[in-house]
Amino acid sequence: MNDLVLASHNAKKLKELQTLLAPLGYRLRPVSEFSPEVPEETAPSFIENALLKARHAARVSGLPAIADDSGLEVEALRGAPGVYSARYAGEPSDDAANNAKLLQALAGVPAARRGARFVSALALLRHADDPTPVIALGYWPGQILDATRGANGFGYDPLFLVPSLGKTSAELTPGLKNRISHRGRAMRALLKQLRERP
Ligand SMILES: O=c1nc[nH]c2c1ncn2[C@H]1C[C@H](O)[C@@H](COP(=O)(O)OP(=O)(O)OP(=O)(O)O)O1
Ligand SMILES: [Mg+2]
Repeated sequence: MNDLVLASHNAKKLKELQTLLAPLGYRLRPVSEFSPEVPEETAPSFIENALLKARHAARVSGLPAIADDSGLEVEALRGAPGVYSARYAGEPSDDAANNAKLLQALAGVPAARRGARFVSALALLRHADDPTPVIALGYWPGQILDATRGANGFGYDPLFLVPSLGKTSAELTPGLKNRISHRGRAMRALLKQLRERP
């Protein structure tokens, strides 16, 4: 299983996952090589959305496929934007608009009540009808700042403070982000399951 299709149209996400998988000898190919179609992310959970994206990619490619469905859950917003993170400010997805909307939603909320976490759900299917997909979750706790900082990464990275480092996720090198992020953690958990699978 060396060629793996990534069910994502997000180039930054592809880069992160490619870096995580390269040492294991996997080559990640974007689903756009096979089809321009983007399945609607209609499910209420990250896991189900990851599964439906991976299943679609496996179907159009005829190859094993992996998907990440991820998002930001903010305590003061009772878990929003959650599975709606990519389209928080509407469609098409726009990182700057999403960040602006988040700042507005948290206006006046003090630092002590700005806790949040990133969530990543990964789903790996050997083929479109795989009855035993491998699923893994990863979390990354932090805090939402009141202004953006940093230029690395994507999405909500410039607003996401990693308290132990005093830096936003957008101020981290790609290598450090992958070592501690929700996506890095989910990938290590997924690989552990693959190793342990009978
Ligand atoms: O490490 C991250 N750093 C910052 N923001 C992040 C991260 N991880 C997820 N996020 C945000 C971006 C987007 O607003 C949503 C993911 O939405 P999600 O549907 O999984 O990804 P997407 O639409 O960008 O690409 P695709 O579905 O084609 O894989 O959460
Ligand atoms: Mg998406």
